[in-house]
Amino acid sequence: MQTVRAPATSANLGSGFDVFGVALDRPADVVRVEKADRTTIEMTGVGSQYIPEDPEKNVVGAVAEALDAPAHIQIDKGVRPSSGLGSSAASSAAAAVALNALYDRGRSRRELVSVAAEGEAVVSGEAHADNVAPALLGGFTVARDGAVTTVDASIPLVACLPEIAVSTRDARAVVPESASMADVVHTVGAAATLSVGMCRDDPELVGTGMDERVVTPARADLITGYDAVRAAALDAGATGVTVSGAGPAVIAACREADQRHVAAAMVDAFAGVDVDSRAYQTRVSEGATLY
Ligand SMILES: Nc1ncnc2c1ncn2[C@@H]1O[C@H](COP(=O)(O)OP(=O)(O)O)[C@@H](O)[C@H]1O
Ligand SMILES: N[C@@H](CCOP(=O)(O)O)C(=O)O
Repeated sequence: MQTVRAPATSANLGSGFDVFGVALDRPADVVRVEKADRTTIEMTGVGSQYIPEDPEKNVVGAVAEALDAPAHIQIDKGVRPSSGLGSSAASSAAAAVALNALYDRGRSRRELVSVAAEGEAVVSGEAHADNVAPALLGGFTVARDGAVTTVDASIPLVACLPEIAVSTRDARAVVPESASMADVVHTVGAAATLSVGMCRDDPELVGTGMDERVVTPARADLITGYDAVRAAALDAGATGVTVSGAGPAVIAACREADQRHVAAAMVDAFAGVDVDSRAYQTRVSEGATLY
């Protein structure tokens, strides 16, 4: 038997649509695997009642197939599905590490990124690596053209998850097909600023670099209360606020000293529009851990 904990992740960070991702220190999924003749899946934990146990429909089924590693797979969900916090990626990454160890496949963490991305294709139709890369490798990750660059950053973050469901598939449908040159230039500047901020562990630069004008406004419209939550977080000291992944979670960068205030302000602002939410006071952290 092998057991792996894989963390929630936040993709995009505004300016890095489909490219940037960070591992969060909480919440996380825990996956246990045992060798079997065919793959079976058992789900427990947050939102597990909504996730299919059929290996054809659960992301870990595709991961087991990609590694030719049939197993009984128990998934204890800590990351709520359809959260914008890389729920499916946490399971995919944990299963990839666990099955690689169980069957002694000898794949490196970097090699497992494309394996875990096969799981993402099951739910979003495309094999995105922007969540599975940080879930496997930890830190801040830049995933493009099949290559991944990582930075071991440690930035305080608040991830506020409202009781609203937004599926990644639906949120991709609202992404505009084109952008003006002015918006492209703005996004490049923001992405570069954010990357420098990660290299320097500077929450001010990271927050400033979250600003993005093309994808984020379209997705913010799917999140009840987004503008009020963003304004409240900035008022409480957040250095930047954006949609986490495809939403509905909203992520704020901040200094350590402001983290509690930012978390409270975001929950209160969602409550102001009659939406219950939960704030995770978290930070950029490690990737999947094999026990
Ligand atoms: N092991 C799994 N964990 C989470 N979601 C899964 C899993 N397997 C399949 N899914 C499906 O994936 C979808 C959630 O994925 P996604 O929208 O990408 O979530 P998130 O935004 O948190 O990353 C749901 O439809 C869920 O049923
Ligand atoms: N780049 C993807 C990331 C989706 O992240 P998730 O946590 O919502 O699954 C996108 O923006 O569609």
